[in-house]
Amino acid sequence: MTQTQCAAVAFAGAVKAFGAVRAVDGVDLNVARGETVALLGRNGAGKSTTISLLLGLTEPDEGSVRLFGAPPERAVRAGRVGAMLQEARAVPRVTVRELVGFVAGRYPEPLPVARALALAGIAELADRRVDRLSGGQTQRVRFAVALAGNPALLVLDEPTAALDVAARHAFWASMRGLARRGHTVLFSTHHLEEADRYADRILVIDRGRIVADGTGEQLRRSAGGGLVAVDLAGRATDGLERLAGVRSLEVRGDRARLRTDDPDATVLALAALGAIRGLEVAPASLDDAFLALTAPEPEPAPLTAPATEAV
Ligand SMILES: Nc1ncnc2c1ncn2[C@@H]1O[C@H](COP(=O)(O)OP(=O)(O)OP(=O)(O)O)[C@@H](O)[C@H]1O
Repeated sequence: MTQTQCAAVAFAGAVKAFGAVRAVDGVDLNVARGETVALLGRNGAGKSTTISLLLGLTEPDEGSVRLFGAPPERAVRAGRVGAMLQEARAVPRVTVRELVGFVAGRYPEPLPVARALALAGIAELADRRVDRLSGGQTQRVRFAVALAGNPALLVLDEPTAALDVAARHAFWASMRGLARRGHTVLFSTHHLEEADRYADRILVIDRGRIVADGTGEQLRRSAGGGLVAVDLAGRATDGLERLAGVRSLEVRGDRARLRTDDPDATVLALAALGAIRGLEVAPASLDDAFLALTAPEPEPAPLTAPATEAV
């Protein structure tokens, strides 16, 4: 395969351990050029370590990582990668325009500085000092810095974490434009709805492993089940949690919400009880799918029986 045909990102059996913690534990992954990919995972799942490997900031203990068919350092040095990381320290005394201009100057085919500032929505901050900005403004400066070199691959670690609603919308509008122009984008996030709306593909990482890879729709379908809600109409709730398929029951006022593995079976069981007033059936949400995929391990059983407790 020539370098122009290679995947933008290729991990093969990549492992990175910190002592006993396998932060990245055998990741195989290919991201095609032009894809927008979201990386989801709970705190400590391994997202930032994956991004560090991807950028060549750390070396895998086992396996390999390639960007455009080359080691990450080479792709970074060639100006093919722009990154927005969580912990970038502000440089004292320089202005936003100077900082973005400095970074742009290090790339072979940068964006005009004014364009990078406009895309990041910070044209009006151009002459402000970078060490005197708010958290959200600083985050947008970091976005402008990532864009400055017009890189083929953009890597963004929780890019919208400090942004207000308007800035978030503006950010995603810029991202969409970049994706349309063929840039490859990989971003990590804790906002499932952003992953669903803006990524072509969602990767769920858990304990250093990729446990799901697909569109939001595919993830929702893989979670199966759903939510069945009915009006209680004064009926007692006893036994509802034992109906076919039901995993849990929540009662709010006169309405029962049953989370179920098998909505059809649950609806039939409710019908047999004559309890289908105000029936509503909804598929599993992306939150449900995410929680099912990344369920924490059960607490280990205590070695000795605890003292009897009133329940
Ligand atoms: N430099 C390090 N030294 C020791 N342990 C580390 C180091 N970096 C990461 N870890 C551990 O590796 C695991 C994965 O961490 P990582 O930062 O990749 O997770 P994350 O998915 O980015 O989490 P978050 O959503 O909280 O940012 C965690 O258990 C973390 O404590």
